[in-house]
Amino acid sequence: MPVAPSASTVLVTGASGYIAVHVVHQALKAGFNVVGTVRSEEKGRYLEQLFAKQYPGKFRHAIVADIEQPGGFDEAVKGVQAVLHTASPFHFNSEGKALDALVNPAVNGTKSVLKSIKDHGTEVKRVVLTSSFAAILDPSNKTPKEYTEKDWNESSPANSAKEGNSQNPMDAYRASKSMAERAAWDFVEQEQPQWDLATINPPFVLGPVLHQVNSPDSLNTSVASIWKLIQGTGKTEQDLPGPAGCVVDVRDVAAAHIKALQVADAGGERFAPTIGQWTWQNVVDIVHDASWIPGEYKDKVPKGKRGNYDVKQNDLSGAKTEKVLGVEYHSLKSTIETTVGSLLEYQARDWQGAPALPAVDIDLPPWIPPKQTSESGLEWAPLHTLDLSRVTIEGDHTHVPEDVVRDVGQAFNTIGFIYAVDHGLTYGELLRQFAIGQYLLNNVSDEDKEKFRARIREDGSFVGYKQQGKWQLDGVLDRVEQCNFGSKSFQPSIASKTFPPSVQPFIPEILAFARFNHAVIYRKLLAVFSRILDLDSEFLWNLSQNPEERGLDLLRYALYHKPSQADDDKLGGVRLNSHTDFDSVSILWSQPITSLEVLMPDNQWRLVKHRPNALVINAGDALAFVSGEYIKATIHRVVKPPQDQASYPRLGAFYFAFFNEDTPLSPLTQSPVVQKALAGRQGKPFWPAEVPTSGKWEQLRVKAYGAGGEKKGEDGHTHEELAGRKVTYHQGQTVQARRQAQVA
Ligand SMILES: O=C(O)CCC(=O)C(=O)O
Ligand SMILES: [Fe+2]
Repeated sequence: MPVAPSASTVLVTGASGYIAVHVVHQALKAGFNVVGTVRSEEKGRYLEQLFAKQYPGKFRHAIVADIEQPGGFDEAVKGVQAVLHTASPFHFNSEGKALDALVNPAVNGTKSVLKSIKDHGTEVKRVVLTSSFAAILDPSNKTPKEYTEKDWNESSPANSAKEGNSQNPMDAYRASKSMAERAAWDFVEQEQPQWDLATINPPFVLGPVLHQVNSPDSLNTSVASIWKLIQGTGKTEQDLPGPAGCVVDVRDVAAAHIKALQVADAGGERFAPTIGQWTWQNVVDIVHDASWIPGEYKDKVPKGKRGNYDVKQNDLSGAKTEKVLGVEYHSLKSTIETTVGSLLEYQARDWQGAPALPAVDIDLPPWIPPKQTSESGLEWAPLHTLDLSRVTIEGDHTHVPEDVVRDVGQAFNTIGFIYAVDHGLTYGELLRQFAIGQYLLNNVSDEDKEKFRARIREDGSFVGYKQQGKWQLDGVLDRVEQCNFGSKSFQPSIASKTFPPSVQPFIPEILAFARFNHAVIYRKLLAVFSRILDLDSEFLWNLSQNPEERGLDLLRYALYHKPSQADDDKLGGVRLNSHTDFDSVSILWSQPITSLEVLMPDNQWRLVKHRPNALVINAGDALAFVSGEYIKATIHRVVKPPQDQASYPRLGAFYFAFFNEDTPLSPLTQSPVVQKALAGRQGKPFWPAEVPTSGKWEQLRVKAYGAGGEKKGEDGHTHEELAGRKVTYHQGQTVQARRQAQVA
């Protein structure tokens, strides 16, 4: 019987630390409710935000400002069934104060927490203490020695007793770990509490970072060693073959903590999770082998002489943790790559906010946003910005302030594109989606992309993979690769057949993103559009509900590869032909490569400037039709980026939202705004023949796109007739011409 049944509540002390955040995460994953103690509100809020979306209502924080204060945990331990005690007192600058500043606080702190648990944690069944290899490794032993959990560091505590405050800080640190753990075992023996104890004794811990780090200077020491390495300020050539100790992945340390709660036999035991000894040469080999780590970092990392060195160093056996707790270790490769990946991702976020909480334990290279262009003289489209937090959903009703209706209405009646900000996703969550997109396009084999291809011509559907070269424009084949998820393709029976096995584990995260786009962003935008048409704010939303049953929404991850010079020249730098979107609303997640151009009311192409974590929103045909074209479906295209971005692949994430498939696309004449828009037609029918539904229109447009059915008209643009209406693929001016014109 598990000692702490799932769904019970566990307390994690020091919950904001590097290891502790992973402990909290895995406790939540295992089904526990978690209370985490932290030192400040700010740290508490960070954690609440980190866990809120995946584990709503399952995590809360409690403040314990000073863990050395006797009775400090009296309140926190009430009502919990287990305690994971990871907090340890931390003191800078203990030089000359080894005993007062390091050893005593560690010992007293441990005792006082255990006393709180004994006196007030009446429901607690088990306590798991985060100890350390430092409590096992005895520096007075001859090196090399293979250690196990049976060993104790005896000499550091003995030195502490002899040397007191003058003990050297490294040895004092080891003494503090050894003595604090010893104090815990002694407490259990003497006090006979109602719970039993297990300890986790990891060596050097690396792996992904989840905790709050606001600058590289505040990284914890172990992770900082990898940061320094990739900055060129860490280990040097000479250090590489030398002993580096034993290592373990932070995810495995966390797993050991959780298993130690669940496995009955873990009570009264110590566990040293580790994959054993390593050298810095192993680390640099992994860094240089990782194709996804950018050259600018690799160039700073010493190379040494590749291979394994037989170093005389102490080893630690991780076998007991595998055997008793059933922990399966991550490889050193995974540990190092995820550490580097995290660090590059934190840097991409400017060390602000939080990373996305991964839902699956599969290593994903981070997406590193390309540098923004510094080319001057680009003509940017002057787009209005909508603050989405001002549109509020309360139950069945969405509230749109009047000035939003006015300003957005104006923007969509003229330019047809806007930015939207404050949508509710963090930048970390967005970077995760781009990392998933990058994986879908870079790490899925060509065979799988072909096998799971979208049936564009046959079914008029984009769902699945679209490889390069499926469209042609003036005889030039496209260089755009896509992976598209349809809202209905998320149904498990369909998803399992529509996407490759390697994509399946990510589908829950992709689905959550799709749902957020639909149920929050699209819903708010539809409320704004409804109000612009002077309809009830839920009017258009009512045409769009249950997308997973009746919808046509597409979530697209696309990768634009660089065409050959000859192809680029032939099309004047156009990489995705000018078009209107055929959906209701397009949500483009802003990305840094400057390529999206909008045809402005003055018939000039202007570029959309990147804004990190903003949305670029435009209306598609379906919304234009139902609004009697009061709302504009604006023509746009994708062109060659400026020279300083020429070498980057362009990754994008797009959500194309539709009315339900059976929605007829006839103008909504109950709207006075639509009536007015139609007045100019002097009775000419909007649809000359049968009114297409949303589904029909999508099918016609998808089949026709890039199939070459269009004809050049007298106006110089190409046109094609679909459902009796003329669709224009506007040619406009070429990119080159516009830039030249602008320089002159
Ligand atoms: O790549 C972009 O920025 C826009 C893509 C686009 O317009 C589309 O896929 O409809
Ligand atoms: Fe588009």
